[in-house]
Amino acid sequence: MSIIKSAFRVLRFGSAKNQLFSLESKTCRAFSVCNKLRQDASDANASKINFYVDENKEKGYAILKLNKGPVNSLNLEFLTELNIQLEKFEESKEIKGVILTSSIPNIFSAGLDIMEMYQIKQDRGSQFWTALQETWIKLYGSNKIYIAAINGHSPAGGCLLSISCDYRIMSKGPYKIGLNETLLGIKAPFWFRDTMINTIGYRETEKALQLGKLYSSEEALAVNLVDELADSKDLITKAEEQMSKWCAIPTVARELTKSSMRRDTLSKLIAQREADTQSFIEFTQRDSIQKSLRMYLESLKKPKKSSA
Ligand SMILES: CC/C=C\C/C=C\CCCC/C=C/C(=O)SCCNC(=O)CCNC(=O)[C@H](O)C(C)(C)COP(=O)(O)OP(=O)(O)OC[C@H]1O[C@@H](n2cnc3c(N)ncnc32)[C@H](O)[C@@H]1OP(=O)(O)O
Repeated sequence: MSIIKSAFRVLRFGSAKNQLFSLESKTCRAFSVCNKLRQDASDANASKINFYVDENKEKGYAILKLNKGPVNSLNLEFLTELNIQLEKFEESKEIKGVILTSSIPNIFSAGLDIMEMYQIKQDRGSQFWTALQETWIKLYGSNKIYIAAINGHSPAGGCLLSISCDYRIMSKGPYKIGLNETLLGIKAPFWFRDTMINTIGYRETEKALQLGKLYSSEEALAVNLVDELADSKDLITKAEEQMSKWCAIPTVARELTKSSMRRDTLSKLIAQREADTQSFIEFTQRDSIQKSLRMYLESLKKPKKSSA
């Protein structure tokens, strides 16, 4: 059961009952829009493996490895598949926690697929944004323990995935993590911002978001954007050690505590999902935004300087 649902339970007889049920029904409507997409995604991607799941039911946790080459960019189909998997974890009685990592060397996730924002039709844009909202709500609002084992670069949407987890361990190395949206000429959505504030505090977020700062792993540790660094070869072992520690905490007390810390941030988006999607569509259709995205895409496609 997700944090949102348990919040409804805890407050069932309280004065917030009507407001929360209205939030829940809005959420359910938005989720049902995705049902057809889910079917399409599972049909279309039956032959592709965009992530691996390694479940250790004896120990009570799973490892989810993102595997969508070349850079684990998040497009509609990938997000839809991920949402189905996150739901499976949430419903599992055996799985208490999930280690989220990537099978692609040096890349955790390059964030949102920029092609989902560039010259995109309104329908697709709206489905994409709804799926992304759902991923965040499921991850940030999960009752399970999520530990991010960040094995490489983790900009923008990749950073959002990481900070939606409960604990972050990052590989030592020349990797970057952060919300760099301003460098693409776009503003980080309020729920990206709020998740960042909840992680590193208001002042650091204010600087980081305006500058589009990408932190090195050492810098990320210094501002608590990550909780621990590890040599690449030890990353998963360290994540498993941490998972065992979290799994040993009394479950209901931990879940209620997590829920109480995250409920307000989640409710803010849940109350305005449709308006948030409309803002995304309106914003990304602006000529100035399309121009910025085109320039950014071109800079990504430029031939890389040889290191030799
Ligand atoms: C309600 C809201 C209202 C208003 C808001 C409006 C707008 C919405 C805001 C949305 C917030 C946005 C969040 C995002 O996540 S945007 C994406 C940001 N990501 C990045 O900036 C990362 C870009 N990528 C990189 O920096 C590097 O690729 C990376 C990850 C360091 C890896 O480097 P390297 O190993 O050298 O790999 P390449 O750069 O050669 O990349 C390989 C290949 O992948 C393509 N690619 C990379 N990143 C992306 C991406 N994010 N989307 C799509 N494609 C990507 C790259 O172009 C290369 O392609 P090629 O064809 O040349 O092989």
